[in-house]
Amino acid sequence: MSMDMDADPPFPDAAAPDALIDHDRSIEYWSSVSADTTGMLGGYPQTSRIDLQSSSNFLTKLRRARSTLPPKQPLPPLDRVADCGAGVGRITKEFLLKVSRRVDVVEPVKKFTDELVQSLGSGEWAGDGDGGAGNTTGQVGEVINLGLQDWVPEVGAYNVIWNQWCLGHLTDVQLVAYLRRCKEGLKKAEEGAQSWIMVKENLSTDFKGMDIYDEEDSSVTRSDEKFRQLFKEAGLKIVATELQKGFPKELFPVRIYALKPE
Ligand SMILES: C[S@@+](CC[C@H](N)C(=O)[O-])C[C@H]1O[C@@H](n2cnc3c(N)ncnc32)[C@H](O)[C@@H]1O
Repeated sequence: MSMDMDADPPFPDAAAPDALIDHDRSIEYWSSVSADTTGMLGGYPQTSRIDLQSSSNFLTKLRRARSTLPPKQPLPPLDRVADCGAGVGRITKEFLLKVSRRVDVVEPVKKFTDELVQSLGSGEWAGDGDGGAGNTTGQVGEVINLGLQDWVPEVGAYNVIWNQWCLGHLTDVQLVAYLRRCKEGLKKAEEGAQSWIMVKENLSTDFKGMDIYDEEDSSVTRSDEKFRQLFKEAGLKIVATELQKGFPKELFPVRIYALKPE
């Protein structure tokens, strides 16, 4: 996943750029990257803070809009969430652990999750409990070293399944199948739970609206139209969406989508 638009020109014969995705090649690329925020964010670590702040605000707004609590009363912590394609746990540590009692981590590259587990255990990182959910600092639950094409979420388990800057590693067919499994993995609305699938990804800027293949890490950058089509195919509806503001101009636009079963 290149962050900057100039780094990778669109693949020339891009009829189905996702057909070029090669998982072994992706893993080889990510295994060569440093296990830190700079590695995760393609050399733009300074975007992390604003990204996480916007994500936190987005989730809080979503939860508040569906809560009967008075505006000043803190939201209770969520029960269980998953950070998918989590890398070194940038999102887990700085956001999800502050809003949920338990965060399961799904990430195919073990050196990244080793770094996460080590940093949590060493006390290098201490949650500051300012996540707006009753100052909770949760625990990392399961650490699952799998690609999302192979991960089957436990049925009815999750309040939030967070997918950021990793879905470009799945082909369109894999992504639809994965999103269907995520749909089953959400806590059931009829039991009164707040639950959403979150997708936060770069958007293609190709002038013909094509998805863009990135040879470096063997991923695709999809258009907004393509995402919407795939969500529909998976039986999901968009309940809220926002464009990321405040990123450097040379980066791809980034959009977050909150999804629920149709
Ligand atoms: C750009 S990093 C993003 C990490 C994290 N989501 C964040 O925003 O800090 C992309 C991550 O996707 C992971 N990845 C690669 N192939 C994947 C796959 N098939 N399924 C899930 N994650 C994958 C990489 O190992 C890497 O950790």
